[in-house]
Amino acid sequence: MATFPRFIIPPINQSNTDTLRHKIDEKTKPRGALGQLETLALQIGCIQNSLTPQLHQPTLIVFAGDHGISAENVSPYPQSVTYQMVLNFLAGGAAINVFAKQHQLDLQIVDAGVNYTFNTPSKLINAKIAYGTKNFLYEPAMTFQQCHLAIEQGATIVRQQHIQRCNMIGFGEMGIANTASASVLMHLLTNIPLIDCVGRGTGLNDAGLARKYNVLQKAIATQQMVSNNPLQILATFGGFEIAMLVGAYCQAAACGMVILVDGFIATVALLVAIKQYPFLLNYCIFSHCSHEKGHRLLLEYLHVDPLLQLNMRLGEGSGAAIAYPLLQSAVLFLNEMASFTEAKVSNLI
Ligand SMILES: O=C(O)c1ccc[n+]([C@@H]2O[C@H](COP(=O)([O-])O)[C@@H](O)[C@H]2O)c1
Ligand SMILES: Cc1cc2nc[nH]c2cc1C
Repeated sequence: MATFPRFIIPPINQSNTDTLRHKIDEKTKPRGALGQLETLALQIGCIQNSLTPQLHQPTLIVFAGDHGISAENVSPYPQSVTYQMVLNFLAGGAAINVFAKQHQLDLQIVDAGVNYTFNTPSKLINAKIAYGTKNFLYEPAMTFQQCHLAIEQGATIVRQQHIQRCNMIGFGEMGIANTASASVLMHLLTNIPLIDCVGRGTGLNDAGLARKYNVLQKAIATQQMVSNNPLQILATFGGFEIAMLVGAYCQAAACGMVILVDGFIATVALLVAIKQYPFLLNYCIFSHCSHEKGHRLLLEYLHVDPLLQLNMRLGEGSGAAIAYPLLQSAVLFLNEMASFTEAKVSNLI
């Protein structure tokens, strides 16, 4: 039977909540005037169990993998774009390179299961499980062993970052057709109707969207998924990059890191992990609401407020990267703003 790898993810320590709230309220501003930045400061302080939280070695990890379901034309782009974009990441030419550089985020690229043999040596982290998943219209995307291994690999990669003093981590993904996979996972794990979980991905037209929906409906019927075991659902319909993200989230929370969540696929991977470890949600900050159809509903399902709404639908960690400065602002105001007493400003009457 499919058992989920074990992580110890405690609820975040709430013992400092009142003191943090008081510290925030004592800053020289009308009470609550920094809005969601105040919620962020409180959450980061609680995750780090500190009144003076710090963000060290902020890092983004992009996991890439290919999907057998791409053979069913569920994406307007060919599968080869996955490896070509990995090469683009390595060459520094993608959006995530530009934004990571802008905000001085360390960027790591992982081959979780791309259908291509990359030249070694390179900066690419090689964690390849296989040359893409199987086509889940006909058979499970991966074996339980592969799924397990991918989760463990994701965890190992995060553990290495933690050893290097990273305490703020964001995750991205790259994989042609992975919105198809993510839509099915979302549907099966939330019971939200499939039609509301399936979107245009990289830009399907109406006919393409209808085809994608029909393929996914047929795949769900064929695989006869009766269990609600998250590992079984992940192995049947997931991707290697999605499974690695699952392990990465679990390990990041187990290490007490601040986790920055990207778009639709990244949030679906988090959903898988949260089904197993519900306290994981407390460690997560939601960067943005993607334009991909299911994302808003998924964020509502999780009862979370994303920081940004820019109609982005790129993935590759881009939303996490551009939201990062808001985390910096939250930590900075908490640590550096004067209090009413320090600045001799009159407080509430
Ligand atoms: O993150 C998102 O919200 C998002 C929404 C739509 C597409 N994507 C990216 O586009 C690819 C998947 O789209 P598709 O159409 O090939 O399934 C994959 O590489 C994702 O990173 C990402
Ligand atoms: C060009 C391209 C870049 C991407 N980055 C993440 N997903 C992507 C999908 C495509 C098609």
